[in-house]
Amino acid sequence: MLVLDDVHKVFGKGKDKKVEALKGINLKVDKGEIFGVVGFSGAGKSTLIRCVNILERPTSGKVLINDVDLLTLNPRDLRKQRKKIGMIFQQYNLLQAKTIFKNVAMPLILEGVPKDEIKEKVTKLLSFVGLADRMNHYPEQLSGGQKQRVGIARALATDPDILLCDEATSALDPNTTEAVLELLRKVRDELGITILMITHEMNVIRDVCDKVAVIEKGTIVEQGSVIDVFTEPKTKIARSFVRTVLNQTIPPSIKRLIEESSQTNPHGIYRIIFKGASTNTPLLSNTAKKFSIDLNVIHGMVTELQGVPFGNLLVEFKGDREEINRAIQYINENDAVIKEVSKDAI
Ligand SMILES: Nc1ncnc2c1ncn2[C@@H]1O[C@H](COP(=O)(O)OP(=O)(O)OP(=O)(O)O)[C@@H](O)[C@H]1O
Repeated sequence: MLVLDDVHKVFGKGKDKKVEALKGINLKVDKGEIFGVVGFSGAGKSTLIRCVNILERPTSGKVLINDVDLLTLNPRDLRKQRKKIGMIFQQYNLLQAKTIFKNVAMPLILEGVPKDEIKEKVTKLLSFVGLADRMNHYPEQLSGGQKQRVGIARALATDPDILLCDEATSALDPNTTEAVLELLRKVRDELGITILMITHEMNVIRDVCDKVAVIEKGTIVEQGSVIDVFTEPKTKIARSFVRTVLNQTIPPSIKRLIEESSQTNPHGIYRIIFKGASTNTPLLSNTAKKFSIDLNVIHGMVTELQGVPFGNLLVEFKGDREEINRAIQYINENDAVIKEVSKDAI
């Protein structure tokens, strides 16, 4: 388990030069979980991940791995603990003049592991990442996705408990990204390794993470399960990230309708979110039958999040106010989330 407790990082000194990159980060990543941290450029993501393996020493706070605070350790014990943390990078950081085999073997060679053990281990790791037939090739002979697989194999060489991924798929095309994310799921599921990843791509969070935290200006502004944050983002920044992948961008004509509606329409436009079981019930048609109101679906989509069906619709409600209120209560009681859409929330 990885815990960051009130982690601060200040770069530079003096009033004008001081940059507070992290302002009290609290995170808990459970064993065998993939936890994603998403944020815009400059939000503090790289600093955060570098503070986990003390590539960057936090100014204050605690970095606990399986209850051991890395900041209290002497250099020798810290080196030992850091072996439990593997890291992969956006630009792979492979040694160009060494073969794939040597790249993966490097952490073991540095540890003085016997040659036959290294051979067995590296062969196993290259087979795990699907590159058994490439061990004598050089990095330049591989595609980006294959290089990242080598990076993953190398990170796994020291049997880490935790794998840190620094924008691991940002340099890859969508198909290759999907294959690398599939491999990370395999790392979690078959090896039980805890994964902390930072990214600016919300599709990566949607496709592979169990939990997500949104970082803005050095502060975690929202965190929770991917399903919860995607279905009910609470902050403006989380909403904007979610919209980048759930195609919730509201077309201008609908925006105008919402704006007009909030000024003039006494009935209202509502966002209804269905998740899990509620996507399988004909809730809207039941509601229209049960209450004397008209429902007009004006925008929306139905998709899947981590294998769970998820729908997000904008629906205009027309009719008597009391009747609309009863319909809203009915929808709420049937496992869907319903909220009036104000022009501020679009
Ligand atoms: N070594 C450093 N010295 C001074 N300031 C730094 C240093 N490293 C980072 N910063 C500052 O800390 C803040 C957070 O930077 P960081 O690189 O962690 O953000 P990021 O979210 O990873 O951004 P990006 O996605 O662009 O890499 C920025 O204002 C950055 O300029």
